[in-house]
Amino acid sequence: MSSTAIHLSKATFTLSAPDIRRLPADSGIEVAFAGRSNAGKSSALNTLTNQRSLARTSKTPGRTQLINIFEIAENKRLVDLPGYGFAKVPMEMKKKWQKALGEYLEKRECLKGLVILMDIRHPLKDLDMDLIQWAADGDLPVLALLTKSDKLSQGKVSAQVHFVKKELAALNADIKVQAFSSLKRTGSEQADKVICDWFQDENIQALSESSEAPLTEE
Ligand SMILES: Nc1nc2c(ncn2[C@@H]2O[C@H](COP(=O)(O)OP(=O)(O)OP(=O)(O)O)[C@@H](O)[C@H]2O)c(=O)[nH]1
Ligand SMILES: [Mg+2]
Repeated sequence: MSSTAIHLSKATFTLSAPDIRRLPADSGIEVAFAGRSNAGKSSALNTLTNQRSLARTSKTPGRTQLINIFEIAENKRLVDLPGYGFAKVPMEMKKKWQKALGEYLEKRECLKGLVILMDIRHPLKDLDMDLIQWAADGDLPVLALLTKSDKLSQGKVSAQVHFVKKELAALNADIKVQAFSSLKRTGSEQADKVICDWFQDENIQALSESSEAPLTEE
């Protein structure tokens, strides 16, 4: 492996922001975690970074209300986004997070990959499909993690993965599907590889434009 190898375990908390204006400069590469409230976004982040309490998790949906940034290397960040689709929060609050989420997705140029988390027992709800379709339309690569796979038998897990893959194949986009459990660490190696590849892929491009590029000296 080259010296630019990415290790998600290097993640450190950078900041929490209520809207995109408070985020770090829009440069480098971000990989964001999105999904319905309670889908297991923050738990997956902790599992993938091998840090038990990097991102705050909760039994109560709506825990993550801010955009949380974790730096894993210079100008490479993981992003924990507020969940969507949770009905039981006051309308005003909901509007605010959903605005932050929408703005982040629409305006953030450095967003290079989207991890969409769905409870394996209830995947592909309307809002999930809207988000996946939006990413597909914008050629943004997607990793669909079917979370809490420890809650189903192996046979049912395979059936759900098959079902989701089949549904998403119709979109003809760069979408990978993986069963995942934060509890059992199922699928974490595969997810790690996909995410690191996104950082590395872009890394090649980013390097060729940065001052570190070896060939620009006259
Ligand atoms: N059994 C099981 N429970 C899980 C798993 N991942 C998350 N959970 C539980 O699901 C609940 C929600 O997890 P979070 O990671 O906080 O979910 P979130 O998507 O970040 O939720 P919001 O921040 O509210 O949008 C918690 O009670 C977790 O312990 C898993 O792989 N297996
Ligand atoms: Mg969360």
